[in-house]
Amino acid sequence: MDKKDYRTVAENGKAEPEKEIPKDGSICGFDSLHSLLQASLSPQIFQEVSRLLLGLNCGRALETITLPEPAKALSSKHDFDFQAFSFQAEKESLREPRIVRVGIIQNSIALPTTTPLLDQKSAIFQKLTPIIEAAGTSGVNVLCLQEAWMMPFAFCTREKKWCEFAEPVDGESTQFLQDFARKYNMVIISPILERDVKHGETLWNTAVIIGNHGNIIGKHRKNHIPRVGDFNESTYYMEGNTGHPVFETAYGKIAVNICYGRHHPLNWLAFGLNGAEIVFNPSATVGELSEPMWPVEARNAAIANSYFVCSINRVGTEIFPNPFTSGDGKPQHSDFGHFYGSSHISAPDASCTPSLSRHKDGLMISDMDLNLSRQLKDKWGFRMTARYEMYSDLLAHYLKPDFEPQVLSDPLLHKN
Ligand SMILES: NC(=O)NCCC(=O)O
Repeated sequence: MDKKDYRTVAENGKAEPEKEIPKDGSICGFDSLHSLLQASLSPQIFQEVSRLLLGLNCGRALETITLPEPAKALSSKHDFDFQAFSFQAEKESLREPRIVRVGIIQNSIALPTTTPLLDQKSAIFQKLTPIIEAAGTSGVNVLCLQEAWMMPFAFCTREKKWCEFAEPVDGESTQFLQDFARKYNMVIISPILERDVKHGETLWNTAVIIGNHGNIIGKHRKNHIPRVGDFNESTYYMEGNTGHPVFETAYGKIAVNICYGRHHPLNWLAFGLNGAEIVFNPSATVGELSEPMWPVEARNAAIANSYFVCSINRVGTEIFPNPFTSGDGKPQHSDFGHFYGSSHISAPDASCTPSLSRHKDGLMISDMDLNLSRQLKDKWGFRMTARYEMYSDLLAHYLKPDFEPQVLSDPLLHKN
């Protein structure tokens, strides 16, 4: 795709000729909306557009972090997007800053879905190794991978053979990551398809929280399962039974809201009520379905709950051997569509990083001063003004079989 071609159209302001949507998942040949805007606008206008799109952190645009050369070399050699930013908080008189370095990884699968399952999994491990190494050598404290990172996102197919990818919480994916956790003193969040062997081999969509000593701190199971489009996930695993746990780690209190849970404001709220300072949202979602929602929901959750949100999405198009349909009238097809990456981090003060690439693997690193969370609670008072008792009463009432919605009709409406 010719980038210059698109810029010329924007500059002369003429009606755009019909262009083919790039098949590589790029945005008119650019990695992200941010890079498209940067290349298309004058520096002054770009600065103003960025301010409006990404907000300001403590009154300033987000600063970038200089990354270590060996980590940068890994990104060049293995061709993954590598970006790093720093969220500041105001200086306080009675508390030291609490700065945590967080990393999030997005990636495509490594081998076609027709190759033996074992090879597919090993190839993903191999592909992720340099990206995790880059995070480790950059001093990341808490690292999170994408939803079901150890397999293709085969839940569209409804074929049961993909269940073979499921692993116990202490299975080989956890063991693979435990080595990195120990090597780099890093907490790692590992979202997997879980097989609970002790409970009749049941399957769950689970995030395993590995402590910075390589220990397993705990797990959280996805609360809300999509039943939309090709997301036929309820064929594979059950609604989570772990509530809304917050994990107190060496680097702060973290929680995981897995993918579709991001459409549920009460899910976000519950992690906040339990004291989360950073909530990770490992996801797998496609452009046609959710792209306009993606930059909005996580950012809104960060604002409403006064915590940081780290949004992670897979990349690429995964093609499956047998075509499928999903009862939506669409012709049979063999892929979900394009997983659009675009991972990013949102802060409680409404500032946000630019997104990682829409079509390439990537590692986003961000320093965040967790003091910002309480500073925003003090400033906006969302917790204090929340009127939880009012909503608790409404919900209790709503759950009763004799619930009647509180609607006052205009009497004139029904007069005739
Ligand atoms: N993995 C998953 O829950 N995807 C659902 C689609 C979406 O929430 O955008």
